[in-house]
Amino acid sequence: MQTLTLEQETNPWEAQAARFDFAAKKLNLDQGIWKVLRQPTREIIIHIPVGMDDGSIEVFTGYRVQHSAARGPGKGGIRYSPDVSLDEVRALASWMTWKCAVVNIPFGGAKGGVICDPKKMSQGELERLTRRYTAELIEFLGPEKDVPAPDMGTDEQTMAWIMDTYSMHMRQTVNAVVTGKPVNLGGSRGRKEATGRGVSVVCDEALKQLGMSPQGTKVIVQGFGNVGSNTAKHLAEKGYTIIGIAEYDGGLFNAKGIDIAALTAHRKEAGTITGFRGAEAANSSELITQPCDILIPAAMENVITSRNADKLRCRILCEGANGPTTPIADEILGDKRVFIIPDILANAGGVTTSYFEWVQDRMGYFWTEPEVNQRLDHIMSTSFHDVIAYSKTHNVNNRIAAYMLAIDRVAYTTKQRGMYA
Ligand SMILES: NC(=O)C1=CN([C@@H]2O[C@H](COP(=O)(O)OP(=O)(O)OC[C@H]3O[C@@H](n4cnc5c(N)ncnc54)[C@H](O)[C@@H]3O)[C@@H](O)[C@H]2O)C=CC1
Ligand SMILES: O=C(O)CCC(=O)C(=O)O
Repeated sequence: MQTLTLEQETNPWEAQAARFDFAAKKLNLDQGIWKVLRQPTREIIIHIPVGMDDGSIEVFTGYRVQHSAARGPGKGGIRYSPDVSLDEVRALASWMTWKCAVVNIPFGGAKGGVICDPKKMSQGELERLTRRYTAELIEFLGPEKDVPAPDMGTDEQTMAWIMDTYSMHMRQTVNAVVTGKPVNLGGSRGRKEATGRGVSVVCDEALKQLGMSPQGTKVIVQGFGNVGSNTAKHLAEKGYTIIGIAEYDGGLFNAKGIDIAALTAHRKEAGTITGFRGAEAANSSELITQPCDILIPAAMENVITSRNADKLRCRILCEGANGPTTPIADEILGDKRVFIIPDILANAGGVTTSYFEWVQDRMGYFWTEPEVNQRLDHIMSTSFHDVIAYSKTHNVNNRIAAYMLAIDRVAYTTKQRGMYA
């Protein structure tokens, strides 16, 4: 793999491009298609004026990047965070293209982001920001064009505001313009928990692959937001032992297992996981290097780099977050024979249930939660085995196998459509 400087190592776009180039070379990808898929189709930058609660006006910078529409409308979340950058949103948009192709759903890839700190903004400020962001993007969004969803810092309420703003402009209710909405507005049952549920399904499959079982399998999860908390919940329900949870303001450790339902109740009341009596307080950055069977980064990018990869003591690394591991760290973990379940496979449960939501909205008929979950479990386990089979046939690691499988599918459609004429 190409050698990267430290600065490039933690640039998500460079990390994505390094994996893309490596996989494309292995595929012997046509040079022209390579050039087409290496860049996003469209990058939109907007500056969003928002009236703040104190009477001042603030201007926020936002992005929507559409990487590919070869296999269907753009699909991907919107992130509200102070760390958002164009390179990050570019990478996230490309990962959406590959992710949707890995699980074989008819979407391309897109992603959005706004540089802001949602933790420091009121609901009113967030609503005004979201509505103006949506209005600025109105001609680029739509059920057949580009369908946003929640990501870090955004939730069901954000999606409800986007749906309403889009619908006001269209003069009719268009619920299929976003997914991850509240169920009473056309959201899918199961979407809120879907990413974490999907992570638990690929963990099950990895254990079978390695001759292990959930009972006695020790797990550490980084991040207790949507993905982390639901992953922990589903794994605990299946009999895994969650021994550690790392959050930005502190971690928790209990060798006998943390009661996830009790921790969720504590977090709801206290607004933080810290102070929970059912575990010892632990240093978050040290937690991820503690011995465990499965480590699940489910918070953010670049948490596993050349600086700490050699210290990891897990058998399986299952990426709930997007881009938690840098390419250099991949090589180190490869030498340590860590079994990696790459992000574009591991966390695809969210977008898969988003696909179900879009389908249900468009037909106006809604499935029960067991129906949604059964379909999700089937796609996640089938996709896991597709990636493993690809890795064996092509003698590459799981991450490169996932990229190759995805690039192959997107390249095929791009070529068949003649998306360069
Ligand atoms: N929400 C979804 O359906 C999907 C999310 N993802 C990815 O999963 C990751 C997490 O997303 P969500 O759970 O939706 O976001 P979220 O905002 O609900 O949760 C993120 C959590 O990580 C914590 N966190 C932030 N910095 C941290 C640090 N340095 N150490 C430990 N914890 C930290 C936050 O406090 C928060 O609890 C992101 O990479 C996102 O792109 C991927 C697929 C789908
Ligand atoms: O549900 C979706 O459409 C996208 C979720 C997302 O942003 C992701 O998978 O990274």
